[in-house]
Amino acid sequence: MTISPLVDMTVESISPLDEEAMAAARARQDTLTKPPGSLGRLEDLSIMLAGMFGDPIPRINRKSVILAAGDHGVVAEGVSAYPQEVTPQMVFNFLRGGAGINVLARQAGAEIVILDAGVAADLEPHPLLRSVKVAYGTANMAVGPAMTREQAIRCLEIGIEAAREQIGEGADLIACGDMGIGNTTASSAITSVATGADPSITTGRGTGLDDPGLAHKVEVIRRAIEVNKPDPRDGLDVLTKVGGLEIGVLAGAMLGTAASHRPVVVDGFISGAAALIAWLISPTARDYFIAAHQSVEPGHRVGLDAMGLTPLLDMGMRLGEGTGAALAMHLIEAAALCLAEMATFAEAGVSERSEDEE
Ligand SMILES: O=C(O)c1ccc[n+]([C@@H]2O[C@H](COP(=O)([O-])O)[C@@H](O)[C@H]2O)c1
Ligand SMILES: Cc1cc2nc[nH]c2cc1C
Repeated sequence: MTISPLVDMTVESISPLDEEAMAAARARQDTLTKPPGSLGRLEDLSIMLAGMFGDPIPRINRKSVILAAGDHGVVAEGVSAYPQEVTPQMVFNFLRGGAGINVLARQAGAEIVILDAGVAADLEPHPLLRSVKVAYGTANMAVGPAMTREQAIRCLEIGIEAAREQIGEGADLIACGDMGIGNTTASSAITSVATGADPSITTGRGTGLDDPGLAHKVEVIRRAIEVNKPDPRDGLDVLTKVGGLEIGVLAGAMLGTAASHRPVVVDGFISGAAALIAWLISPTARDYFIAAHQSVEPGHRVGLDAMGLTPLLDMGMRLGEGTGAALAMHLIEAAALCLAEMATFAEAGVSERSEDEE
């Protein structure tokens, strides 16, 4: 399917993991000073990283969080516990360095790239803010498509460009984060369409809806899918009809990172929905996704299961912003460092497993 020259070119450059690099990394793991397999999932992760980088000893130098903000017209239906003005207010908090992601990215040594993909208000210019506003929020998906096909393509392109720029500047681990009041409604709709799961299974409380609020949200999502009839095989159509501007940018960033043979750290439910869009557009891109954590939102697991991804952490988190991804960066870096820096049995003069203990 052709989307646009940039998206098509990006999708065409996404290749499967490098099997040779993975075999070399696997072999090296078995020479390191530990019983084989004793570093568990850290070993598996290091081998995946080798496959992504196309390097038996991948090194992570710089890290970036691509944090995209956007508003959602569907908030007119009363689907969030918070008012829409929280989206620009939190963007200011990101710019001042006081949000959860600022703290966790600082701790992880990751840079944050803040993009206004579609906040409904005009934001004051700021040196740290990228104003790439595709629209002043999406339209209400409960009555018609969230955006135009052209807007959805523009979002993908902005994300691809942001990822390419970060990787061009030396980043080799990209995390995705989101901010957008109402975006769990879009994410549940995407997850239901992409996986076929009923909205009652993919919908949660978001920022904190009560029981009647949750029941109403499920009905709004049902209506959005019924009205728009997105084609589940067409990621661009799903993004256009029931997606979000920040979700489109994140899906683009995921495609752009995969095309550059670097890992994408997928944060929580909203990033997971963006990953579903990227996966529908390019099934191979999935090989470059690392699921950071298991969000409290019930639809998150449904989406990750469909893609065959197992999250690294389960911390009971549901903040978004890339916070779970920033935490997972520590583990991903640990995996790469163990593979690169542990001594081998030969180097350290440590005896290998006894022959007769088979
Ligand atoms: O990442 C998650 O798993 C997650 C789960 C629930 C809520 N959020 C955040 O909360 C906001 C959306 O919640 P809501 O209730 O307004 O749809 C948005 O800014 C998200 O980053 C994030
Ligand atoms: C305060 C607040 C911070 C957030 N960060 C991401 N989503 C959010 C939603 C709210 C309401």
